[in-house]
Amino acid sequence: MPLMLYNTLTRRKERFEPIEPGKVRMYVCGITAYNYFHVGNARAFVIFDVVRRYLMWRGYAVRYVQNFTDIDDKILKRAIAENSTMEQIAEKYIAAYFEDSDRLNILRADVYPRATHTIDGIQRLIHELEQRHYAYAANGDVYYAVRQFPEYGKLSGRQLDDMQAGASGRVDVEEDADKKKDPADFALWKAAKPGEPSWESPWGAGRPGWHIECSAMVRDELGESIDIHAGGMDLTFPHHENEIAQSEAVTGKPLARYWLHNGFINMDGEKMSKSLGNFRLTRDLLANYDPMAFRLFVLQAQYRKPIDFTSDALDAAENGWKTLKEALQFGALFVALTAWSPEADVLEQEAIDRFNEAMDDDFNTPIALSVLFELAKDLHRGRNLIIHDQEREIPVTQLQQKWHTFEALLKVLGLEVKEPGTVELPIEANDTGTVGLTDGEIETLIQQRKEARQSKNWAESDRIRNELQAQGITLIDQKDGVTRWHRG
Ligand SMILES: Nc1ncnc2c1ncn2[C@@H]1O[C@H](COP(=O)(O)OP(=O)(O)OP(=O)(O)O)[C@@H](O)[C@H]1O
Ligand SMILES: [Zn+2]
Repeated sequence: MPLMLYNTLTRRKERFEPIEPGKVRMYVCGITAYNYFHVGNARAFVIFDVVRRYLMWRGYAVRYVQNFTDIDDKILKRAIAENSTMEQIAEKYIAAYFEDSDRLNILRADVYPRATHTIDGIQRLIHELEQRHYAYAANGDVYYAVRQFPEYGKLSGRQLDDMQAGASGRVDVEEDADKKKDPADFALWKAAKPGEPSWESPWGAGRPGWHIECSAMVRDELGESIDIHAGGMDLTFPHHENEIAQSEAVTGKPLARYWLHNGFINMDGEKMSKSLGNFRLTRDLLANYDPMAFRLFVLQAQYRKPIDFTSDALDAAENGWKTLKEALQFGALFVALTAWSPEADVLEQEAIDRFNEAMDDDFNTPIALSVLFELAKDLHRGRNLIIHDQEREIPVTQLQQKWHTFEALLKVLGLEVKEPGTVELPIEANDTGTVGLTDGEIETLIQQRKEARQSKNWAESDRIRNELQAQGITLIDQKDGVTRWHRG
């Protein structure tokens, strides 16, 4: 089945076909650097990280660009509140972005362009818009004349006549109203205000509007037409609508083939947002929850559906991750049990097909996860057979294969155990070709430990237990004095 994805532009699921075969150019609107990012923002970054990873898994070379808005009214306001400068505020929250997103195992973008580093590209674009009569200057500001662009509204499905520039709390302030020819026009360039950072330009000193930066950054980093442009649903209007108007008016080409928008994380039925104040910072959440549990929480819903932010749902995700993580760690047990056979590297095609089928259907991660939970269940069962029943007839190679498949698919969703030492036990192949200690060697060590205990040499007894533990061998001292052991 081909990859089908829902395109906001056409309002239907479409077959994914990149402009250049085998290559994907993808742009995601990033943070405005004036605060730590909240879990709603994190959903967008996690989900598009998964889209990217899945495209890579399907063999595409993905070039991934995500911007930082480092000049904005909100940043300036924050700088005043923190008695700092715009640059310092942006630097601080960009550094924090990397800390938090690294913990969430979000792959780093190929480039992180910033508005303040793209001033040339922005001015060039505004100049071209002006030449083509899509833009007009007014008292040091420059506005986009939306009525000049007949397709305005095609992404959001809004009609120009009943449009309110309402989304994202980024409505141009009243003082601009008398400079605009039409209330729906939006600012491309804003005249400098006293004490605010500004750049020289043909229209006087000033700074760029929000929407133009993304149009310029896409063009500078990825070219005139890209494959995927993504962000949260609130960005559909006005931000992405305006990006289309700016870019397509100049290039005459579609800015992006596919427009992907994620649903919100809601708090009590309302969009979590910085402006509304009903948010939970990702870094605060990660003080109590495993970052992978949060990824799981996000992936348990299809990415366009809303998610309610509740502690019950997070606790359930934490439990779910525990199950997956344990199954992942059994890999060490299967390695210890017998040498890794070459067949184990062959992935289990049936599970992969079901996983791919789910992901090909507009990234249906809940179904994809159900495949992973089934694999985890099989791995748990296999492990119990080995440990409790000392069962030797179980198909170890098959379990190894399952584990290998499981690990590979988890990675496609960015679910990985990051702390060192928790996945792989330090087990080395010995000269008999098996891995780790042989049964005979283990029995000998257990006998030595028994003797140490009998002569009350507890230090030696503990040393032997620890040595075995380091090899992945667990000892169980039974009431009858017999010591049983198992690997793992
Ligand atoms: N509650 C949410 N759920 C899912 N995605 C969100 C949510 N809030 C914001 N996003 C997305 O996060 C990304 C960063 O957005 P941005 O920095 O503008 O944050 P914001 O919280 O929406 O700001 P504000 O609340 O001030 O409007 C965007 O793609 C945006 O659509
Ligand atoms: Zn953008």
